[in-house]
Amino acid sequence: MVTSVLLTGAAGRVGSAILGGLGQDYDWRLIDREPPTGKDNHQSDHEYVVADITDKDAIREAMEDVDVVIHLAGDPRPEAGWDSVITNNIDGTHTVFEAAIDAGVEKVIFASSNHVVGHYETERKPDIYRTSSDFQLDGTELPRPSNRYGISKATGEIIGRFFHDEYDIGVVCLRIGNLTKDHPPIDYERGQAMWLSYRDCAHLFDCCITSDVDYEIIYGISDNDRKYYSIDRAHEVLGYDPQDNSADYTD
Ligand SMILES: NC(=O)C1=CN([C@@H]2O[C@H](COP(=O)(O)OP(=O)(O)OC[C@H]3O[C@@H](n4cnc5c(N)ncnc54)[C@H](O)[C@@H]3O)[C@@H](O)[C@H]2O)C=CC1
Ligand SMILES: O=C1O[C@H](COP(=O)(O)O)[C@@H](O)[C@H](O)[C@H]1O
Repeated sequence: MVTSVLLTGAAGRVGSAILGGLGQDYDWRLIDREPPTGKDNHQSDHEYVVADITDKDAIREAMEDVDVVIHLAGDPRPEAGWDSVITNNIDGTHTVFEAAIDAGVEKVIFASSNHVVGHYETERKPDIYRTSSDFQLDGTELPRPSNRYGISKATGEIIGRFFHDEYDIGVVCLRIGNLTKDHPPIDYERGQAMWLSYRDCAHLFDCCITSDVDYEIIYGISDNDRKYYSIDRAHEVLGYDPQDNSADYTD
């Protein structure tokens, strides 16, 4: 049974959604290069390590007695430059996986992104964002990154594939859509199609923590009418049962 979870990038938005929903359910160790913000993002009840994920010694130490790692830390900006994504997203992810293997961690849940496959939209937009389109990606397609950030997240998925195949660690790559609090993005069809609510986000990560997995690529969105990412795999493998739908707010 999973009891101890290490959460990298804990001070950010996704970390806040996870801790807000699951803060009482596991023994958390939080890592971020920024100190706790003191805002209402649920960090204060848990052990908190201020460290950069590229610091191998610090990450190795933080990995002790951990069952599962949720790896969120990185540069989340679609417009991020090459130097930043090389350091924070690619090198940092490799460091986290390596330390997880050395510590005997059971599973790593990696925050991947819709931007791994952003160029599938290029020849299909704006129809792809609308309910009249039945086109869906399901995670078996090859990456078509929309930017250098997307390249770095596709690389993170490949890093996870290597460590799974080489060492048999469980890996879930969650291609997260667009997480916003309280309501979906306004006047933004793409964002509404890939909306992930805070409560569905927490539920999805909980499903990842508790499920037996080998290597999975899963789309992380709510049950939006407009969706062009299939959530069938998330339902089948993880038991994901989302409660929210951007159509309830926007259409
Ligand atoms: N928010 C969203 O809608 C989506 C987020 N994601 C991914 O989810 C993860 C979390 O995203 P958000 O919470 O939105 O971003 P955020 O910027 O709110 O949080 C990221 C956190 O990681 C920390 N961090 C960054 N680089 C670090 C490093 N080298 N060492 C230690 N800590 C570091 C930052 O200080 C920050 O607290 C990111 O990997 C992002 O790419 C993917 C798709 C959509
Ligand atoms: O991966 C990410 O994707 C979301 C959605 O992308 P956008 O280009 O439609 O805004 C983004 O908001 C988030 O910052 C990023 O990490």
